[in-house]
Amino acid sequence: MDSGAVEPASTGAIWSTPSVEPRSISIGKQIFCNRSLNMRNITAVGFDMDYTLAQYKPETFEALAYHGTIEKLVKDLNYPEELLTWQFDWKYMVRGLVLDKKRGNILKMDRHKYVKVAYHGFREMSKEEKVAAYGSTLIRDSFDEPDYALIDTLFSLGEAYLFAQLVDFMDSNPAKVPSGTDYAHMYRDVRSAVDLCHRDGTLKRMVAKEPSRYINEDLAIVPMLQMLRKSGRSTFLVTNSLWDYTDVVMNYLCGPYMSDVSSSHNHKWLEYFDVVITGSSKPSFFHDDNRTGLFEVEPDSGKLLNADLQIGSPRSSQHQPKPIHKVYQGGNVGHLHRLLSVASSSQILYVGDHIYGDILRSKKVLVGGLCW
Ligand SMILES: Nc1nc2c(ncn2[C@@H]2O[C@H](COP(=O)(O)O)[C@@H](O)[C@H]2O)c(=O)[nH]1
Ligand SMILES: [Mg+2]
Repeated sequence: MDSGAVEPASTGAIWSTPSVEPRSISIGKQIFCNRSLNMRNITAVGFDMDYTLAQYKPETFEALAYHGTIEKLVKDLNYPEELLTWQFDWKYMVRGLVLDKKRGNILKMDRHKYVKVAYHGFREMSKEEKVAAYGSTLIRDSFDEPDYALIDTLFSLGEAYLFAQLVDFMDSNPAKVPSGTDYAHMYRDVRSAVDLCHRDGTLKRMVAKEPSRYINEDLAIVPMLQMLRKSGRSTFLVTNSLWDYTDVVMNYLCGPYMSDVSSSHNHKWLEYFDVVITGSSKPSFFHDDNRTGLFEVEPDSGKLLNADLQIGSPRSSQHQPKPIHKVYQGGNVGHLHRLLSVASSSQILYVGDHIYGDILRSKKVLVGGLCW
């Protein structure tokens, strides 16, 4: 990093728990479990797309988000041009960390919310500093929004790293940041610049041009979907990404199994799913009180048609055949039930990468019945 920001002391291992013994099974084959599930009750299995079916390569994808964010900070929010020379170490941050926006700190806590490790920017805080900021074992903060941000998705690794760099940069160059800026203000700027990168096509345009550069190929996806369908279960996709991007990513992931890979618009991957819902606005999609309208997406043109009437009311739906169209935008869990002809969320297994972003209303409220 060629800037006023302090070079991180070391990477990766800081936040990780050292393993007691070397693991002989690769991480991709290990199964972690916190509840039991009888698959006999499951009639439909659904997937999130980004970071679930589509495993992005952090060294390219998160780096793209990191550099796109810096460009926006410099061009739109008056941060100094020297930020453009900063580098991203994609191995440094890990999920589970918490950002203290006001103090400019990055925290690792245990499950009792005791702060075990704390860094101010990239400098490790002493025990005394930690106790002064976060109290002793008896008094604990809740470490929730709005003062704290949980790094709970792989999408946030770049913004956490950039926040730490900016904290160091501001400490050593207070005159170089826009006047009136404090740590929390910098966090807000980073967050809104990241958000814009996701919304304005900065990331998605680049991924669409060259998916193999940003997404890991996974030859196990199609056989897994085929196996589920052969077992008599329905399969579905519910993603917050919109149709055009979903089509690019899924074409790439299912591509090696398609006969006509030369056409990026054959939509053949749709044959592995009964229902595809894009632009789903999870987690509210899964909340019973969500009344968002459902649109049908015309795959070739991307045109939206009102779909609510075509799939019928909940009462009449049991007697209606499943609709032949399968790509939708918006809607809610009630629409999903009708499209899949399932009576209850307890028959649905949904596989996602982000429990708060995918199904939880808050840290405390789980969507009724859904297996995750
Ligand atoms: N507007 C924002 N979009 C974001 C952000 N972080 C991720 N994303 C987008 O969400 C979906 C996730 O899709 P899913 O398949 O996991 O449901 C994807 O399109 C991301 O680009 C953000 O900070 N702001
Ligand atoms: Mg996801």
